[in-house]
Amino acid sequence: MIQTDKLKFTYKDGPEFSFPDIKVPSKENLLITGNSGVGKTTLLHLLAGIRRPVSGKVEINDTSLYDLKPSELDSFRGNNIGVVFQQPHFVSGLSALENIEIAIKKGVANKSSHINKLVKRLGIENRASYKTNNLSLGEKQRLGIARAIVNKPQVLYADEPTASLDDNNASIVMELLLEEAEINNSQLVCITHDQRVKKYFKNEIDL
Ligand SMILES: Nc1ncnc2c1ncn2[C@@H]1O[C@H](COP(=O)(O)OP(=O)(O)OP(=O)(O)O)[C@@H](O)[C@H]1O
Repeated sequence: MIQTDKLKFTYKDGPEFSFPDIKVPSKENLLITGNSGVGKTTLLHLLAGIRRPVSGKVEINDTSLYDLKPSELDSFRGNNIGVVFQQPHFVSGLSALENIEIAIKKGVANKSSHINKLVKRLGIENRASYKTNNLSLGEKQRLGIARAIVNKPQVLYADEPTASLDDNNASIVMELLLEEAEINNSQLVCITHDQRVKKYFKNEIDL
């Protein structure tokens, strides 16, 4: 369950936002749409615990993110939230595989077999040893998805995952995200202004 209450955010010397309340029951996904500059990425950062709101609440299952201490929030985020960024950044000195390995949480059993299965599902097993600078855009995006889901997060956020993709690749990425969310039992929240993405979601909020 993802729930927000009277979320407000203000950038220093920038715009102020009051976001509509959100309530998405467990096992359901959500699409957040809206024109450029309306605050979609800002809202995603609040929902993911990346930026602290001026006021209001974000609850993921029974945890109220901003009632946690900063260190507790960091660890909650690491264990329960995955984010696929619009432009993913990787540690460029490391291989694709190593970038996933450094994201995996401590104490997971059979780490390498878990990661190997994941890269296979995402079709990047032949690129696992490549340095990330040598990956294509589509491969980087799939690596970004792999890194976001390696810890089977309760919630998976995706920021404009189909931006600049042609129709074919846009459907491949959307189907991959939905499939992975289902396999991991994660709720998928996708932010977009891409009309092609609408058909994949039952719940939508237009900012
Ligand atoms: N760090 C910042 N400081 C000040 N203003 C900012 C900052 N980041 C974003 N903004 C402004 O806040 C507004 C909302 O930005 P945001 O990125 O959330 O919009 P968006 O709906 O995701 O846009 P897009 O679809 O173009 O990515 C924009 O007007 C932007 O210029």
